[in-house]
Amino acid sequence: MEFTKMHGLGNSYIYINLFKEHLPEERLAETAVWLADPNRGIGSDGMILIGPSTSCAIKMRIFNNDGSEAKNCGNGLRCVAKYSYEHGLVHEKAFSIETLGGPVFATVEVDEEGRVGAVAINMGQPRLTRQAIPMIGEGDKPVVGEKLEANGETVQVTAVSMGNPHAVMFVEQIEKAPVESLGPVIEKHSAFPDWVNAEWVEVVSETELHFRVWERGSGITQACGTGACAAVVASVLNGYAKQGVPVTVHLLGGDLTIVWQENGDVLMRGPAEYICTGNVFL
Ligand SMILES: N[C@@H](CCC[C@H](N)C(=O)O)C(=O)O
Repeated sequence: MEFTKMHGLGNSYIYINLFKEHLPEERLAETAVWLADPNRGIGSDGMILIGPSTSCAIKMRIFNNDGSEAKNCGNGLRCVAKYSYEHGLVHEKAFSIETLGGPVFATVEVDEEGRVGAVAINMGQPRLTRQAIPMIGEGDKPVVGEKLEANGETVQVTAVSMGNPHAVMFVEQIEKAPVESLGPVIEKHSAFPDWVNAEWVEVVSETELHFRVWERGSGITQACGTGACAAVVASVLNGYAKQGVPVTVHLLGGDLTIVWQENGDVLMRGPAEYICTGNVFL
């Protein structure tokens, strides 16, 4: 089976082009786990399928490195957009991508040689009700700074769905964020029936954030695009940033520019890169 390994700010996935390759549905989870294994597979944060869509120009499916399927992936979307444009799966510079979390819209920035540099994705509107996250509890107001007990500590979470669930916590110093110790506890906290991506954010200013993540199903990664979008939305909800004003988010793997637009859509812009292509024996 032919594969392409790509990354967005160091968040790497094995991409399979379903216009060329066939993967049986019942083998998707185990294939994702195997491909992600650095010793027996290729090594990655998971697997992404690029295939035909009946409602959009292209479809993305994302599997974490534990084999679980997620509904969205920001860094993956930028890579899918670059791959699709450069491999002639789409012919326009602006096109829609179907995800299990809903449609999103990509715009690729193309150089004179036809190569895609940065990609902007309109991720749509964040979903903020408990039902949409999902998160247990009453009411349909956004969950902003709600106290949660984790490992004998009290943390304050702001919950945001970007198609997939995020619990954002603010810290004074990003270097002291307890990503490794609390990440797995928050991820599987009983407040989140589908589990959750856990993110820590240090606010530098209204236009600058530091960000660290423990991803649901993959653990610590260099970057999380949907998480960075959730961090900007959470910053606005907590009064640290302004709607309509772009924010630079510093992730371990590099920077993203994100704006929660006045019309409610979240726009993310950043790079997408190839690592290698090859064949694996299924
Ligand atoms: N790395 C991704 C998110 C991948 C899915 C996530 N771990 C989940 O389970 O929801 C991104 O860039 O958004």
